[in-house]
Amino acid sequence: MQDWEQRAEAIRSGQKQSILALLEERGFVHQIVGTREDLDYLLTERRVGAYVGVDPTAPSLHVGHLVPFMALGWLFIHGYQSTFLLGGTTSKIGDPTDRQAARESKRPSERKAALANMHLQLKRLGVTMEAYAERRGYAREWAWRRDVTNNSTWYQKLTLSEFMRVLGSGARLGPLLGRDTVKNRLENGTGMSYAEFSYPLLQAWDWWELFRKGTQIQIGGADQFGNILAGIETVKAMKKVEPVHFESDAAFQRHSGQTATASTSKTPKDWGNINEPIGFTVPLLTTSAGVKFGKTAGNAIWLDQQMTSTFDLYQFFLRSADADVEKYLKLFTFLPIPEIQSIMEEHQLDESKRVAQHKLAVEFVELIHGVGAAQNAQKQHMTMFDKNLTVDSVRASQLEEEGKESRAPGDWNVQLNKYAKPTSAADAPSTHMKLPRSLVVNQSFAKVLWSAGLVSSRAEGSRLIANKGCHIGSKMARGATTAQMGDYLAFTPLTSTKPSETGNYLIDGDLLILRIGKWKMKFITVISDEEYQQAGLTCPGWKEDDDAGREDYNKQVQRETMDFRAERRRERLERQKTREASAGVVRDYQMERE
Ligand SMILES: N[C@@H](Cc1ccc(O)cc1)C(=O)O
Repeated sequence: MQDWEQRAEAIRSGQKQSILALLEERGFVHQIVGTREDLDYLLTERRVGAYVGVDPTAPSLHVGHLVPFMALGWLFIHGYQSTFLLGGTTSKIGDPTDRQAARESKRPSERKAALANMHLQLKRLGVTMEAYAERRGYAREWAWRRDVTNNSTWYQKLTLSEFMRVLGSGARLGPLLGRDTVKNRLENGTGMSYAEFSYPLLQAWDWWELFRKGTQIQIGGADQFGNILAGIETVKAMKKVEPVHFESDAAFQRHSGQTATASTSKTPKDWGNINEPIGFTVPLLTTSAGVKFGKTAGNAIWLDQQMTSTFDLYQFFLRSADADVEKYLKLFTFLPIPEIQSIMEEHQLDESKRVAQHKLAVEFVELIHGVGAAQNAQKQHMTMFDKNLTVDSVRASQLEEEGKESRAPGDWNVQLNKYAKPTSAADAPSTHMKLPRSLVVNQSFAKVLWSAGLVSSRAEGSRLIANKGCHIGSKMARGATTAQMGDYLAFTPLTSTKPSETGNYLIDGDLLILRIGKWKMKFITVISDEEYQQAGLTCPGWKEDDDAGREDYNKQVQRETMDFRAERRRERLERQKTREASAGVVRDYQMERE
């Protein structure tokens, strides 16, 4: 508490940058829901809590989630209690903000898989983020407190009458009806369910639960402005029904009666909003090319290692445009601004070296998957895009990749529901992969590209080849002696070939190396169909698996239908019993009268 006072005083007197100024400098603050003054003041005077919520509507977190999370991370490492909230209950409704129609509801097994996976990811993120911050010089102190909370914890206990008493009486209909999403839906005729309409109120209730324990700040994506605003209004109304007393910190004591201490430059009337909820949104990132950040060719970049390998995560950042990289360094790393500036200076000396992108990539992988994974991904990239790439080094990295698979049977990653998994290899871009021989030999290259997940259709594959967009690696003689010959790889544009020739491109009969554009590589080991099947692998064009999958799915649907029928039967019986019982009561009653 002492430290806090000292720090606050340093900020007040202008000797130290306020945490809000830091967040602004790094590009985290899009809109403040409230006034800047109130937010700055609250963050300076009080060790408040802050939270960010996510609904598990996808099987995994993706890089886009990291913007609000990093804002929260900065607060965390400065001693503010930070909460990652998982919307176990809110995700059943689905946030209607900016949506033209309700989300399709997910099958329960799918929803649970996503929930469990995200829960683990959030816990893990807390750990890796903390470790990363410590390595960047933020010494861990007692005040670092973080939490992952699922909002189902309270919705399982909350009664409707309690909800109506505390929230229902004060929440106003006007602002809710005035929201763009609601107006649009009502005007364009698609309408809106009562559950969707209530979504912001549930989000407000979440805040209420956390608010009472000191979480006065909510952070959200750019689209969350309306929900945060509704939250502020609703929490304020709830406070009237049920007064909240925060732990008696200095600011609170001063506020509640006592005058400000002499060292304070503020006058007591400025304490006005110190006990109110307030929030801000972070920007929605688009790349300089106008694509929503975190998507490539329609696919999200996931934080789940099984869905996006560390190599590909690294590569995603390595590909960022020169125009974006500084912005990303500020948002996605804990590197101090002066260091970022010197990285940028070095970068500008020769942009083709991608100094800044490599730094960004290695820091990000470290943040998410830890330091070992980051170094590994970097090393792999250095070798792979090296002009002196050899077949041996490819084989070595291939082996390493396999070792990893068998060593880590997903400690952190729960087994994802089959249908929550990416639907095609293209959704899970991995550089190293295996394909069954029957899908390579005597197949057109366009189809091989499709099976390898490099294109989303065969037609796209043909176009790519016609445009000379696909290169194929082959051994090249470089040295003067025969011993040196044939080891280095050279890439030549693939021209359309007959399917019967595809097999000729295999290096040593089992390795196919493809490169799309400048950065996208695939190292494909071709194995026998039996082996492929036994390993339980799948890819576009692998029929057996599709059939097996469909069967599973049909069985599941059948089971659920049966459950549903059983439920109906139970209900029918129940109704019948009630009818009989009430008939009995009526009979008794009549008998009594007679
Ligand atoms: N509505 C938020 C997620 C969220 C859920 C619950 C909360 O309490 C807060 C935020 C979103 O869609 O991004």
